[in-house]
Amino acid sequence: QTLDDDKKALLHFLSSFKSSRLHWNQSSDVCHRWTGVTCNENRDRIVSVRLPAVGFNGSFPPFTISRLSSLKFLSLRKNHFTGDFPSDFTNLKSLTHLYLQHNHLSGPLLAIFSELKNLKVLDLSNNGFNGSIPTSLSGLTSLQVLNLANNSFSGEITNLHLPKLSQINFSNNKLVGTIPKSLQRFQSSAFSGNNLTERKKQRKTPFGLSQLAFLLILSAACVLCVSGFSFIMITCFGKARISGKLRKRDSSSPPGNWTSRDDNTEEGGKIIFFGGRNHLFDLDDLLSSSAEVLGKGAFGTTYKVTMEDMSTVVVKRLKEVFVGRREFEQQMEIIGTIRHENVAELKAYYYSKDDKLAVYSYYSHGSLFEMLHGNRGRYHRVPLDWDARLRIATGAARGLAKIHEGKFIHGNIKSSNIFLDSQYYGCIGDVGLTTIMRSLHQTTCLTSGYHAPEITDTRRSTQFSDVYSFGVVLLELLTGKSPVSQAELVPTEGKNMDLASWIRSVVAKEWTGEVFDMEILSQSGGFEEEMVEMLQIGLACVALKQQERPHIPQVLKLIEDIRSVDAE
Ligand SMILES: Nc1ncnc2c1ncn2[C@@H]1O[C@H](COP(=O)(O)OP(=O)(O)OP(=O)(O)O)[C@@H](O)[C@H]1O
Repeated sequence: QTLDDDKKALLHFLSSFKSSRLHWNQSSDVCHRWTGVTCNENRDRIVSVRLPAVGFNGSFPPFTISRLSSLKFLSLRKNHFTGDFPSDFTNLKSLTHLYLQHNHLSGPLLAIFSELKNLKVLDLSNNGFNGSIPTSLSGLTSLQVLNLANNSFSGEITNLHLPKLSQINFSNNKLVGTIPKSLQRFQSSAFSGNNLTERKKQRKTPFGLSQLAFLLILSAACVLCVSGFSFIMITCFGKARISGKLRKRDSSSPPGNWTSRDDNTEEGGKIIFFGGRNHLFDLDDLLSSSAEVLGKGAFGTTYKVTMEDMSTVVVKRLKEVFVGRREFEQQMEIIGTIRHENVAELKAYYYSKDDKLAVYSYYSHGSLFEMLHGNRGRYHRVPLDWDARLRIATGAARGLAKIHEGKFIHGNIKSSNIFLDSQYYGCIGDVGLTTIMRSLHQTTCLTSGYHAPEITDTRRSTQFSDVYSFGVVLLELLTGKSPVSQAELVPTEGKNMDLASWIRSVVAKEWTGEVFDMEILSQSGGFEEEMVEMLQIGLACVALKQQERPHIPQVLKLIEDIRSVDAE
């Protein structure tokens, strides 16, 4: 079989749908020019077809897609497919990812699945499938993710033996009986919205002890540990710490909150840690550790500090703090309550007459700004691929949603304040600083290129203006262009434009493809569809009228709907 056979099969598939928004030019290069199609390295077979939400309507034309025998990745989610699960998909022996969620497929699942031995991800959620969940799913020995949520599956769930399965979702079906033993390791939310009965079972504890015996032993061990630890603390550190700057936790302060905050009038100030953490350092440790300047921003100088035990933190020495001690503390207290994996953690702060410090966790992968714009054009640059960009956008949207959920405003969303965690999810940094650094009547930071148009007059950030700035970050991710450097933008009709205006003008002329970063386009993957979806989200966020912008939870949902990066 050749690339030409694959091409004919796809054209045959497309010709069965009159109303789709897709157009493939028969004479153009399949591997480079066909939207949503990717070839293997030798460019002699098609390995991936991603056509989400292109308006396919009707049943699957038989023996079209199924002729692509080298296909590994198939995404046809969010279309309007009807009818049964296509039985000829058994031919797709190389398939590893199958996404058919959000269609109108129905009928029972046939026992074909055992044939798809390489399948890792199967998402058939949000369709109208019924009948029982076939036992033949056990044949999918490579399966890691199985999503059958929001269908009409009924009957009992059979014992499925899927050793590699790490995510499952059977919620919102009509399943009855109990959760079989082989699936009890998954959270109960994966089975919610069914008629399943709770199975009362004697919980086994480690070492096979009864629960009561285990609890008794555990409590005894805890009592011993706590008394031993207190004894060591009292004898070794009792005096030494009082003379230091670190205030220990006051027993009257609420658990998991702040360290004690007695009204301190010392000129030297005090470092305050968030409770529940190990206070591995005090101010002297911090100041005597080796520090490296990471940069100077609008709020002061940022240092990377490596402690004696080689742990690393970021210390911001804040300049021009406009609020008094009380407000500073209150603000920090608020920031300290925000705990989320996509929000940079504020570990401690310090306030004295001369110095105001904020201590954050350090992100060794650096900021999105560095990743996108650092070393461009140089040979040792590692380009940021589309999957990473999608993950960054997803993480950052989750972080901002968490901030907005608490009715807070960030006020300075930009790529140098978005950091990458070890898995390349974006994390929001510098939370709360805008409020401390500006007076309450001027809570904004005008970083050109990112700020919403209304802020020029109001000088006040809002959740709407945060969404605007987040939209600019999405456009930055898609184009690879820096919003702060206008030199990168092609002047249109003689006018110098900011990134958002430039993209609006290019898209209006239907040159959408022209805006995308060449670094992504040169990556084989056929992600144009996903990029166009992200572009639409970015443009919605940078709407000139603030009421027309979506709220961040909606933005997050739209980004997650492009592709669930967690599952893949
Ligand atoms: N927690 C962190 N982990 C890793 N790098 C960081 C961290 N915080 C800041 N940086 C990096 O340190 C540098 C200086 O940051 P700083 O916040 O002072 O300035 P900025 O982000 O450029 O501007 P602004 O003050 O407006 O936020 C930036 O390159 C930033 O990405």
